[in-house]
Amino acid sequence: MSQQFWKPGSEKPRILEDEEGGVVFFGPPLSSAASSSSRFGYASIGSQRQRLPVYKYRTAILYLVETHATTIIVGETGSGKTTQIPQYLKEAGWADGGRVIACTQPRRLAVQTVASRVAEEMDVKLGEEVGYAIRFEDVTNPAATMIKFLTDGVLLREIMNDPLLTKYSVIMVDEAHERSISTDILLGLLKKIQRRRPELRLIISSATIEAKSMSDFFQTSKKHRGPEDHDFVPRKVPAILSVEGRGFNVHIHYVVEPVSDYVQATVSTVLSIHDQEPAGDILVFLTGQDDIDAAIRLLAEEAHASRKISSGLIVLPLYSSLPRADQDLVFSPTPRGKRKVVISTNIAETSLTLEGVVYVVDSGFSKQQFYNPISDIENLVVAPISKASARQRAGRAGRVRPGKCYRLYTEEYFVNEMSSVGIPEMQRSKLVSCVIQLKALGIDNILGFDWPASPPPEAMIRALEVLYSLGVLDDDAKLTSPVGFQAAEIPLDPMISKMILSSNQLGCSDEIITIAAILSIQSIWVSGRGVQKELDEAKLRFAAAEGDHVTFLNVYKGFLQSGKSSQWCHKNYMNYQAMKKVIEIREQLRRTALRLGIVLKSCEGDMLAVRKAVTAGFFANASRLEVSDLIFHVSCQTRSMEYGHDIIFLHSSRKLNTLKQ
Ligand SMILES: Nc1ncnc2c1ncn2[C@@H]1O[C@H](COP(=O)(O)OP(=O)(O)OP(=O)(O)O)[C@@H](O)[C@H]1O
Repeated sequence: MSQQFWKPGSEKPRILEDEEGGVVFFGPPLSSAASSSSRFGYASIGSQRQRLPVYKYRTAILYLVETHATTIIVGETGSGKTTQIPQYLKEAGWADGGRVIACTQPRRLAVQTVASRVAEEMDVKLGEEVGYAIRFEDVTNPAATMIKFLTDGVLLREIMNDPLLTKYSVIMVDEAHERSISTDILLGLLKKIQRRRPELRLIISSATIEAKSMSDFFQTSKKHRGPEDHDFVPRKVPAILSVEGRGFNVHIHYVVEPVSDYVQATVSTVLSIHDQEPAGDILVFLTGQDDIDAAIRLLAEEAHASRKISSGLIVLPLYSSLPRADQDLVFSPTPRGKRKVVISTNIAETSLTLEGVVYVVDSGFSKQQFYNPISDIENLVVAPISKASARQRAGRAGRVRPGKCYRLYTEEYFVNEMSSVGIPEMQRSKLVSCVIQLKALGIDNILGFDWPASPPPEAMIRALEVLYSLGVLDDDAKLTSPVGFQAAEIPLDPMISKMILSSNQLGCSDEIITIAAILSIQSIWVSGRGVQKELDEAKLRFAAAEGDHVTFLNVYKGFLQSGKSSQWCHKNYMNYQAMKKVIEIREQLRRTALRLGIVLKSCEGDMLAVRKAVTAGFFANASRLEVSDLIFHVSCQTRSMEYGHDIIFLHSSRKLNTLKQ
């Protein structure tokens, strides 16, 4: 294949070192663009692009991509990897002849915002030359799209229809340090695809990736190095490029003493920034919707108590279950004389540029999934973040001007105790969704699959058992027909998919799709902090003796009857944004179900049918109600259940906990 970019004899990149094992490092070429440190005031998009640190490496990047099957690019946050590299590739001809350059992101919001930015930089309409695809939303034009941003999950689904991803010439797996399950499956599959399609080029990029271990993963064979050095046959040994330089400085501040209540500490820090620091928006990282709601309420109380300090603050939440229109608010320009405070989960941690943000407040925590394959229990717990995450968070400042990052943990903790990188999601999650996806992709020997980091065998075996008992896998661990194939097509947890499929025969698909939509979001209730009593009372108004699933149906019905009113939600301690999202997801599920031949049908109040459908999906979670006095004594008012060999306790918010024996 011949590309029209780096030409021997023209400005050849400077090779600093040819490392053992063939890893090539490049230094900045001798001729370089203007330093980015002089970037103040307003510049045209074209000159802004040229001032990004990655611009100095344009030739080196194109050279490496041309000559290596895989290139690993490590560069500071904000250096221009995500927005610039796909454009360089396009300019160099990698999208000629109908081919497409793909760039994956772990999160939907990042996909959408980066695609918009690149379309703006290229001065094209989003959805034409530059497009994006996320679950349930495809904004591309197959006849015109040359650069496509997509979540790694969507690219995995594309492999189901096009196993060799033939339309892509280059696939850039961005923010690979996040190591989501989808990223890890994708990396394993891309390695396989590369063997069949030597012309495919991969770029693995991040600010905080362990480049050497990623390189080892992609290093297939050191044999045949001689012939590879010939023209246009890519070397199989991955190249590593380190992009030096960052946009603007971010000054890091640490607390002197550890904080005991990070939500309160966040609110105090925001108020003191607002009181003492010059103009500039604030981005706060908390763990989840409940923390965010609590912080917003605390800020509102402070605003009420001291008009002077908090006047001029516009406080906005940001989390994944927030409807898109509300997420968009965080990107809108801040009115003159005001200061925006965006309080976010780690959805804003990577790839996002919020133009006005000068200050970042990092709580040091995020919500993370932890799975115990022995008890088969998955917990979403608030856990300390890694140094890689902390760097990404700080990197949300300093993108368009210098910034400051306030870390709510001590420097000593950061240096000595914080882990360098997070545990890959694969190693701390339930793997049922992952296994069904691999099976649907035709990977039969999943235990022998080439993972960047192997999943625990117990978790794999547990996932196979669950899928077999759901009737999704047969005796040979192959997808069953039609249930297995249909379940694989529904982009939800296989237990929820099975519940939807069963509802078809049970005549309650209308109700079950509502329950599935509510189960897909974190919580429909507002956070209980400070309002637990009122929240419990509100829940009681909808409570159904059959448990939470039927309670959800009552909530949904009430919301519809109120005319989808925000006041109604407010009065009932329900999260209005979450309810709007439920409506959105429900509609998407309705369309998917229709495609699978499931027509929505209501059981008209026959809750036995609904409970049967829920049980068809979730029977593996069945537990026996424990009536021993001892257990009641130990757990005070909390109802306990026997689950396998374990005793589990029902959360006080669960309806079943309040039922009579
Ligand atoms: N939507 C936007 N509005 C204004 N400037 C932007 C926008 N998106 C990107 N930029 C500018 O382009 C720079 C490079 O962004 P890009 O996302 O390509 O960097 P990156 O190296 O991929 O960073 P990260 O590792 O944090 O994702 C930003 O620092 C910012 O100056």
